[in-house]
Amino acid sequence: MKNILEFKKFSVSLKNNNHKILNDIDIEIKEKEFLGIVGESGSGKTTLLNSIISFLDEKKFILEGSLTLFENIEIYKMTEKERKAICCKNISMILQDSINSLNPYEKIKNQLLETYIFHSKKKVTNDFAIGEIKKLLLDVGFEDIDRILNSYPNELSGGMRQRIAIVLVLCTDIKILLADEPTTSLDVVNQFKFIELLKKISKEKGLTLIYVSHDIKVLSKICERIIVLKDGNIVEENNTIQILKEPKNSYTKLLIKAATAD
Ligand SMILES: Nc1ncnc2c1ncn2[C@@H]1O[C@H](COP(=O)(O)OP(=O)(O)OP(=O)(O)O)[C@@H](O)[C@H]1O
Repeated sequence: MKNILEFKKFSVSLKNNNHKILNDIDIEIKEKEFLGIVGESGSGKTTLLNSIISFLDEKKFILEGSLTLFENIEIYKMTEKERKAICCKNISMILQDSINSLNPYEKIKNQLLETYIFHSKKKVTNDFAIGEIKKLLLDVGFEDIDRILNSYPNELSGGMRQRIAIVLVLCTDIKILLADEPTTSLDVVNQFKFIELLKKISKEKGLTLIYVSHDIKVLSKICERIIVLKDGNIVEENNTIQILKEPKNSYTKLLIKAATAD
């Protein structure tokens, strides 16, 4: 398998006070891999995802080392416009609550339609696209499709919005999906359903999934490999079975203990 992403000695610091948020990160991520990143609050997980999706503003951060996409595209060697265009087509992110990524003033129908048409390889009519979107909504378990399409994001429950986030991914031709604690706002039943759906969709679409959580137990249900981040440093990395069975680092042991305490 090819490396879809490669961090080499990648560091991120704040320009105003030199505070290092990520320190000398080396990670190779294979195509179609499901990778988990675990660490406590403030360990740098979101910054790692933001660096992949090009959200880091170079006016605010100092970036060192390299981050390479598809083995030959060095993301931060491109202009901001070039890298945003590449990332838009290839990478997507699901957040804790998709209310923050959906436009509050647009009906779900228009948001799905816009994404479907932007990513469509051939020219399609709105009617065709809506037909396809309706099938995708059925695929993720929605029943009252017309009501969903005519709703604004705040008219849906948190669990429904997370499923809409998955439909948005299905409307695209992206290769890498980033998930930043996407089940935090959900109850236990919806967490379980969401994780199962995300796994199924990611497998079927052949996506590379990078899933961030402070809970190693959640990651163990999804990911083949886990990286442990502490204060911006990788302290341990191993396949999921091994890391749970024989954690080497004391911080990893603590995370496992905390996750399995109840
Ligand atoms: N835009 C920013 N400006 C200033 N400091 C920042 C910025 N982004 C991140 N940081 C700092 O970088 C560190 C890591 O933050 P980050 O959000 O990446 O951690 P995290 O592991 O995702 O935390 P959480 O689980 O709470 O979301 C924190 O100390 C945070 O305050």
